[in-house]
Amino acid sequence: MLTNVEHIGIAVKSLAASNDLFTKLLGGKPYKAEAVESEGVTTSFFKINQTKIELLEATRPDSPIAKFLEKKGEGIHHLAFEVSDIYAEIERLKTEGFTPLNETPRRGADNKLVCFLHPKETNGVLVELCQEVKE
Ligand SMILES: CC[C@H](C(=O)O)C(=O)SCCNC(=O)CCNC(=O)[C@H](O)C(C)(C)COP(=O)(O)OP(=O)(O)OC[C@H]1O[C@@H](n2cnc3c(N)ncnc32)[C@H](O)[C@@H]1OP(=O)(O)O
Ligand SMILES: [Co+2]
Repeated sequence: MLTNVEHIGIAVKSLAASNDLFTKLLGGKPYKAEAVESEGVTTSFFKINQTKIELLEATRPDSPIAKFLEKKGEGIHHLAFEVSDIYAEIERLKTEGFTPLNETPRRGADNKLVCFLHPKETNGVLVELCQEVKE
């Protein structure tokens, strides 16, 4: 099952500018910066107690973030939920009538396996499932 909100993904034009803004807003610097080539993004993560903010800047014009910024501008891009077994969760959601965008989980940022549900299936909210990768 989905156990908690793992992070809130926010699409931004400039990671540098938004890092400064969120450092002022949250009173602390990001704990990690990480590029995810497969998604055409570079990210930075802030932690507030158990919840994280993931800022995402596009590194390629065909990145989902570039398309989102073009269409909607900066703002909340997705909600990521933590799951303990992403494979089982994909199967469970399929039985509930959802169609995961990627049936095989892929490597995300911050040491996670991830999969996404289309916003059309989830009241307009892009949903990400994240499972911690145990090294
Ligand atoms: C994995 C690394 C990192 C991590 O946490 O580990 C990340 O989070 S990476 C995040 C970036 N990667 C993704 O978002 C992958 C999943 N997203 C997709 O596959 C696409 O973005 C998709 C399928 C959601 C939309 O792609 P499409 O090419 O169809 O874009 P359109 O602009 O044509 O959108 C179609 C339709 O959906 C609406 N839309 C698009 N994105 C969002 C969104 N983030 N939230 C809500 N709605 C969204 C868009 O407005 C269109 O609606 P319409 O009514 O037809 O105008
Ligand atoms: Co994310």
